[in-house]
Amino acid sequence: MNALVMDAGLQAQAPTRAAGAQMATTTPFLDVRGITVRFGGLTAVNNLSFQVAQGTVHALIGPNGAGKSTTFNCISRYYQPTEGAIVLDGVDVSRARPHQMAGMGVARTFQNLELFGELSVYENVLLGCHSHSARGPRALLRRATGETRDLVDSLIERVGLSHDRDTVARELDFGHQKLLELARALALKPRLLLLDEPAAGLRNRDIESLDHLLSDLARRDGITVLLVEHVMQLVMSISDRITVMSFGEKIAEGTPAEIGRNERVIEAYLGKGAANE
Ligand SMILES: Nc1ncnc2c1ncn2[C@@H]1O[C@H](COP(=O)(O)OP(=O)(O)OP(=O)(O)O)[C@@H](O)[C@H]1O
Repeated sequence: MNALVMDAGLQAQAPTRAAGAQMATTTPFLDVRGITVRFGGLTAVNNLSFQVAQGTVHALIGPNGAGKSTTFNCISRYYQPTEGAIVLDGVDVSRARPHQMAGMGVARTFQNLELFGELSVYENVLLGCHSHSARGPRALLRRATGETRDLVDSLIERVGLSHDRDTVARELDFGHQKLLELARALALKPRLLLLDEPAAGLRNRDIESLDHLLSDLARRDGITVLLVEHVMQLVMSISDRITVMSFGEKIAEGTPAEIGRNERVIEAYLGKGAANE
């Protein structure tokens, strides 16, 4: 393997994780079919297709500006693709509104956080429960049921924030705010979890915990996880499959081992000729 690839952290760490190999025989949980997104004269995503099997971890990677967040925004319905379709568990959701996606079991986190800074960790997660509670957000904050409170505490514990349960969100560092966003997304009891750079700002120890948590969510809870991530150590360790984008197009797809030795991927990250050095 190319030494530069090792430097970039693109080496596969878990070649035995080949759950993605089941893809061909099962109906995909998420089916992105030939989506194109244009912003004026710029084609941010060009005829992109990929499929994600239920209960697997799938990563979307690529250099800056490759079109990853735009793709995410299409799947969570914040952007409308110019062409193509998005099919979730066999249902075409290409025309669904963003708020309808939560009801269909899709939760997401954002590259730039969207938390209630003045509210505590506990309150932020509690508010994440409102889509599956008959009570409105204000009523929920005032008088959550014992069951809801237990759920919130278990989620806070699961992401490792128990010691900060009553800390106001804006006082957490960026990495821990991202974990809080993850807990809040889990409060929706999602079937599909879309994570935009979940490891950004996390220290190595926290990245290891996140690695275990995401693997557990997929393999134990059956949640389908799609993540955009630049921390290759995490991507290579937890992903069943990886889709690589560059300049809006898919340039490679495969297991971490396949991606780690793919010459187009090496070139996209490190420049032409790097694969042969
Ligand atoms: N709302 C927008 N209006 C115009 N251009 C946009 C918009 N959003 C994204 N772009 C452009 O589309 C292209 C793809 O951007 P996108 O944010 O999807 O890439 P990315 O792979 O997520 O990058 P990064 O890793 O830096 O977050 C870029 O050239 C970006 O400048």
